[in-house]
Amino acid sequence: MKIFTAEQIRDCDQYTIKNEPVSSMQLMERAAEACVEWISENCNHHRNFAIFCGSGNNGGDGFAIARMLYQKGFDVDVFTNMKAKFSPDAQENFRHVKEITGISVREFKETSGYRFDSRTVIIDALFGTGLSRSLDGEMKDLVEFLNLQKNIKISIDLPSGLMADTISDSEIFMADYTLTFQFWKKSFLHAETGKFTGKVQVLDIHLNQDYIEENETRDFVIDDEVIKSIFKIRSEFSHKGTYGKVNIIGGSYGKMGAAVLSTRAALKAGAGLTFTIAPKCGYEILQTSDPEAMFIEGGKDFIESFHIDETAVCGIGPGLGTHEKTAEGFLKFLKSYSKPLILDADALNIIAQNPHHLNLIPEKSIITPHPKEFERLFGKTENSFQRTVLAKDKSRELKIYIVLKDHHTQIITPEGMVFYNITGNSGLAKGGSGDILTGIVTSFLAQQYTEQEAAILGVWFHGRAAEYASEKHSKESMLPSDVINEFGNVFSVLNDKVRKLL
Ligand SMILES: NC(=O)C1=CN([C@@H]2O[C@H](COP(=O)(O)OP(=O)(O)OC[C@H]3O[C@@H](n4cnc5c(N)ncnc54)[C@H](O)[C@@H]3O)[C@@H](O)[C@H]2O)[C@@H](O)CC1
Ligand SMILES: Nc1ncnc2c1ncn2[C@@H]1O[C@H](COP(=O)(O)OP(=O)(O)O)[C@@H](O)[C@H]1O
Ligand SMILES: [K+]
Repeated sequence: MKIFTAEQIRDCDQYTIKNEPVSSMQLMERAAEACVEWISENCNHHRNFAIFCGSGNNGGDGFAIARMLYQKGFDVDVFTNMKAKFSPDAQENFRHVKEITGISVREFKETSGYRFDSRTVIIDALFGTGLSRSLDGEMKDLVEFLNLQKNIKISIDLPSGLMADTISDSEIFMADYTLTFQFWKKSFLHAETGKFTGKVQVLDIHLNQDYIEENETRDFVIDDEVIKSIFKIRSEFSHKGTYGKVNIIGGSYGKMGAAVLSTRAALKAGAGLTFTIAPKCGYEILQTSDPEAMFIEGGKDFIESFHIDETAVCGIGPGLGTHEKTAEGFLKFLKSYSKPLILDADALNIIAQNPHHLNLIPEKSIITPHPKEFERLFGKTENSFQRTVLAKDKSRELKIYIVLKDHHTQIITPEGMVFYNITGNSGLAKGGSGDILTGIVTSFLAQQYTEQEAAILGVWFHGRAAEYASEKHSKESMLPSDVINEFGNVFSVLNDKVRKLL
C-alpha cells in the first residue's frame, strides 16, 4: 500500500470528487458510514458516545458519525465550538445534528462539567489531515483534559494534534483506536508519533484508484498485496539445489544459542542445504539442536577463519562476538568477497569500529541493524524520522539494503524506497528475535528471491509468525523458538493466499 502525504491525500479526495464523480458531502457520508459500521461491529459494551467535532471536514465526519450512531440507537452527545467558522460540509452536517432533538449539542467549554461515565466512548473528530500547526489555547486544553479521562478513545482519521507526515511537539490526543481513511499515514509508523494512534484500522472509502496508481511515492506499507506479489509456491519438480545453500556464520563461547536459532530459522524457512560455520565449542550444541544442518569449524571458542563456499548465501553475525581475531578474519574476508551478504549483530559492530569498513560491505548486501547498531554504524539522529532519512542516504551511497529494525521495521532500498512492516508485536522484544530474522532473510535470499524481496518477505514473515506465537503463548511468554515453530502456519496461509483455486 502506498503511503501518501497529507497534501497527496487532499488531492486524492479532490480527484475522486471530480472524477468519480461524487459530491464532497457524499464522500464525507461514505467516510462516516465506514466508521459507524466499524464502531457498531466492534463496540459491544458501550452505548454512549461523546463526540468532539472541530470546524473542518474532520469535524464534519464527527457530526455525520453522531447522526448515524444516534440513528442506530446509541446515546450521543456532541461537543463543538458553535460560533466557529465551519467548512461548508461540516456546517451542513452540523445543521443536521442540530435538527435531531435526541442529540445534545454542547460547547467545548462545557466538557469539564460533563460526566464521563465508564460506558462512554470519546470520539475525537477535532482535526485530521488539515492540521497545520501545533494545538494551542482552547484546543490544547481540551485535548489535555480528554487525555486524562480513562474512557475508551477513538480518533477519526488521525489523533488530533498529530501531523500525517512529520513529528511535531503539539499536544496530541491519545487514542486507543484510530479509524483512518484509505491509507496508512507515515506518522503512525514511527515510534515518537505512532504511540498516539492505538490500534490502527484502515477503512476503505473507495478513493479513486487511477489517482492512487498514477501518483508516485517512495513510502509503502507491506500489506497482503505486496506479499502476494512476492511469494512463490514451491515447485514439485524441484530438489534441494533449487532452494539454495545457506551459510550461517556466528556463535562464540556463551553465545551459541544465537547461531542455533538463526540456523533453525534458515532451515524452517525452506532453504535447500544449510551449513553453520561456528567455533568448535559449539559443535555438539549445534549438531544436537539442529541435526538437519551441517557444521563447519571456524575456530575454537570464537570464529577466526571465514572460509566460505562461494555458492552459498551467507548470513553473518548472530552471536559472533567481536574478539580481535574474529574481527581480523571477518574484515579480511570482506576485502575478498563481492557477493551480497546478510549482516547482523556483531558483524555490524565490527564494521562500526571504523567508518572506512563500511565501504567493504558488498553491494546489494542486506544489513539488519536495530536502532543502537544503526547509530554505531552511521551516527546519532535527532529522531526516528531523521534516522530514516539518514538510512536512505546510506542505502543509496553504499548501494545496500538497510533493514532498520523497530516496532515497524523499515526496509530501505538503494533506490530510496521505504517499505514499512506492520506485522509483529512486542513479544519479539527479546534476545534471539533478531537472530531468527537473519536466518529467515538468508534462507529466502538462497531460495532465489531478490535482495529486496527476501528482505520484505522475511521481515513480514518474521512478524506474522510472532503474531501466531503470541496468540498461543502470550507476548510475555513466547520465545523466539515459539516463533520458529509457527513458520509452518505462516507458510500454510501464504500458500492459500496465492494458490489458484478451482
Ligand atoms: N472531502 C474530503 O476531502 C474528505 C475529507 N475527510 C475528512 O476531512 C479531514 C480533513 O479536513 P480539513 O482539510 O477540513 O482539515 P481538518 O478537519 O483537519 O481541520 C482543519 C481546519 O483547522 C484549522 N487548523 C489547522 N491547524 C489548526 C490548529 N492547530 N488550531 C486550530 N485550527 C487549526 C485549519 O485552518 C482548518 O480550518 C480528513 O482528515 C478527514 O477526516 C473525510 O470526510 C473524507 C472526505
Ligand atoms: N515491540 C516490538 N514490536 C515489533 N517487533 C519487535 C519489537 N521489539 C523487537 N521487535 C523485532 O524483534 C527483532 C529484534 O532484533 P534484535 O534487537 O537484533 O534482537 P536480538 O539481537 O537480541 O536477537 C527485530 O526484528 C525487531 O523488529
Ligand atoms: K481526529
